[in-house]
Amino acid sequence: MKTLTIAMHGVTGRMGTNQHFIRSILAIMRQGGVTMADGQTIQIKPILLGRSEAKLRHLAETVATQEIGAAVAWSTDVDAVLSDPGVDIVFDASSTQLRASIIRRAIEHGKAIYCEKPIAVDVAEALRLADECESAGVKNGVVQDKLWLPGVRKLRMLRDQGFFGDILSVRGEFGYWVFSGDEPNQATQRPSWNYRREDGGGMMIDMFCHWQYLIGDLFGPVDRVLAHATIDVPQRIDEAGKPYACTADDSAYAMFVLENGLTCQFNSSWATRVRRDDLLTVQVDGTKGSAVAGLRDCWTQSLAATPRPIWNPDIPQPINFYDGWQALPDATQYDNAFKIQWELFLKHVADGGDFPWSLRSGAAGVALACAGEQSSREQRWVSVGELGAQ
Ligand SMILES: NC(=O)C1=CN([C@@H]2O[C@H](COP(=O)(O)OP(=O)(O)OC[C@H]3O[C@@H](n4cnc5c(N)ncnc54)[C@H](OP(=O)(O)O)[C@@H]3O)[C@@H](O)[C@H]2O)C=CC1
Ligand SMILES: O=C1CO[C@H](CO)[C@@H](O)[C@@H]1O
Repeated sequence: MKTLTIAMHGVTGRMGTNQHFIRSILAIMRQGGVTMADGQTIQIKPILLGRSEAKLRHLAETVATQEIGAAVAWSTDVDAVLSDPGVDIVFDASSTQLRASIIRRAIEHGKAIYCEKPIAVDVAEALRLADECESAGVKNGVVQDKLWLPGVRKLRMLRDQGFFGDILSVRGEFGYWVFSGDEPNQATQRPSWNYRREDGGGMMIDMFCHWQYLIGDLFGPVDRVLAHATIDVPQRIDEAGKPYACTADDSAYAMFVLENGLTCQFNSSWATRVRRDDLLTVQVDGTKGSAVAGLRDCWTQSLAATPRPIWNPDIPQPINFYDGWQALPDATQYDNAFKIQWELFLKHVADGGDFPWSLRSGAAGVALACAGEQSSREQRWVSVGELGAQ
């Protein structure tokens, strides 16, 4: 048995608490650790880190006790924990702006590093962080959770089985309505920093990082992007109830052309009302069949089941287009996507198991976001190669 001690910074945030601490780390502890290829078990010991004693104490004592029947360690002395020789892994899910400083302090102390995306808001900094990790020889990884969404796993299975024939195009629709905080009795659902560019916010820096690895994994590397981004809601209300000016894009419309010539269009918006199957849907059209994946489900339509519609607005539409799609059954029990990636990272640290989702690959995500921003600013196609991250 091997025990890995994980310093978790940013654990008091939305992602840190829910996806990483409760649904990944505590869930792994509850299941008794992670089993490695040689049959040994990796046990984990988290130390929660942050600036708010009250929030940390609540998570480490109340929440952990509810979930696993015991409290875990916590501290507000970030430097002391990061330099503690007993700590094996430093994890960061704090605000994007703090990421580089936490990563660098972890490198200095020779820790393995795992962190949320984006790793930085500009490519040069993202590449420097990847370089520094590699020169120091520390194991490193970035969260790329969408790869393990059940809907995405089903799409991957269809691709591997040759269901699509030749893939002709891909269309992603992402987003939902985020209340501005101004509407009576409707609190906003997302932290205000997301709508301030100066605080690391913005649709492209948030979501293009995901689109980069998702498209790369399923369909091939992106060659170039044409994007147009807008600030749809110019003023929102912050956590203190004060109005603030929105300086970050909350919608981004993009075409990605891949190195293999395939076109993927992705619409991403915090100012849209959902009338589709899920908050993210990815439609793949191929010569032999099409599929639409949501977060969990995936629907297919084969060539043989494809309807033959006739354009006639003078009569009610005779075809219910949803009827021609078939939901795929679950092929397995789908665990939480963040937890699956955590288990792979723990194995990578413990026994060198494969982990290609490094800071270098996180930098490629930042590069696509920056290419999108540049395309929108300059109103032109931007090749990802221009940013030097691929
Ligand atoms: N993979 C994914 O699907 C997603 C990833 N993310 C990424 O995760 C990160 C966090 O996002 P999210 O959880 O939504 O953000 P939150 O605003 O909910 O959490 C921010 C965290 O950072 C901490 N923090 C903020 N400012 C400071 C500071 N000055 N000093 C110390 N700690 C600070 C907060 O601590 P405190 O509680 O004390 O304020 C909190 O722990 C972002 O980088 C984001 O891009 C976000 C959403 C989804
Ligand atoms: O991946 C993501 C999914 O959606 C979140 C919001 O709901 C985003 O902030 C995030 O980065």
